[in-house]
Amino acid sequence: MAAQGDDTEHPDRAPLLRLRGVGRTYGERRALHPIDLDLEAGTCTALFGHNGSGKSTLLRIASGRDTPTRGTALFAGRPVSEDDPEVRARVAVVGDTVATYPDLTVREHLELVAVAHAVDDAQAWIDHVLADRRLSDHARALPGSLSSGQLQSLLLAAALVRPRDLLVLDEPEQRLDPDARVRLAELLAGEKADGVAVLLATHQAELAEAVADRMVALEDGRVIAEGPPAEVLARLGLRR
Ligand SMILES: Nc1ncnc2c1ncn2[C@@H]1O[C@H](COP(=O)(O)OP(=O)(O)OP(=O)(O)O)[C@@H](O)[C@H]1O
Repeated sequence: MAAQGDDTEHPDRAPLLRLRGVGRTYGERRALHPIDLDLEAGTCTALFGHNGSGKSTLLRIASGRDTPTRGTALFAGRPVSEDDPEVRARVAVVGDTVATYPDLTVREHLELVAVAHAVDDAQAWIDHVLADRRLSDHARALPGSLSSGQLQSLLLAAALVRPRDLLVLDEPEQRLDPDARVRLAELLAGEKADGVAVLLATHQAELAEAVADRMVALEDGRVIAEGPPAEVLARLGLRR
């Protein structure tokens, strides 16, 4: 993937996220071949590929939840690690599995996140996020009584209730109905407009087309196409 030029003279232009030669093996199995990726504030890159192509592996490395077995992964010039409080403070992650506390309400989940991140005026902000994700009527519900799409909206809400400079999402469209998918695209466009860098894995070409500046297609852990979404989808034979 093309590096974005020499930023040693312009450190302010350095990408927020910089991966260089990042690869991951599990024993003998190579989940991710060496890859370069730069992500700037206010831009979105979408990873696209079949099951097992390496998208989640790359996202886990980019968010500091996993360590590459080769190469370097930097966030704001420092190694990306979830052990780093600055990374935890600035990188929000929406994973591909729903993990909730069965005895905490929707609002209480968001309060936990807001308190952990010392969010000012948390209750008003939580009200805003609940309304934004169409969860206001479920604020007092326990996770066990939510639909799968509402649980996915709660995952998204938990990322929105906290500060973030980088938002990493693993198939955020899953479990959402068509209306909610449209609102997801609007949400991600709003994140970019607010200067957040967005990195997502998706199986939905329309979502990538709507919000991504770049698309990276993966197959068996290798980049097989990259560029503007329309070009990549055309190269994959998914668009004319
Ligand atoms: N912890 C692990 N141990 C061993 N192999 C793993 C592990 N995690 C991922 N893999 C392997 O790495 C490869 C890439 O997996 P990954 O989860 O990154 O794919 P993906 O593109 O996110 O797939 P999906 O669309 O199904 O979520 C797969 O072959 C998978 O079996």
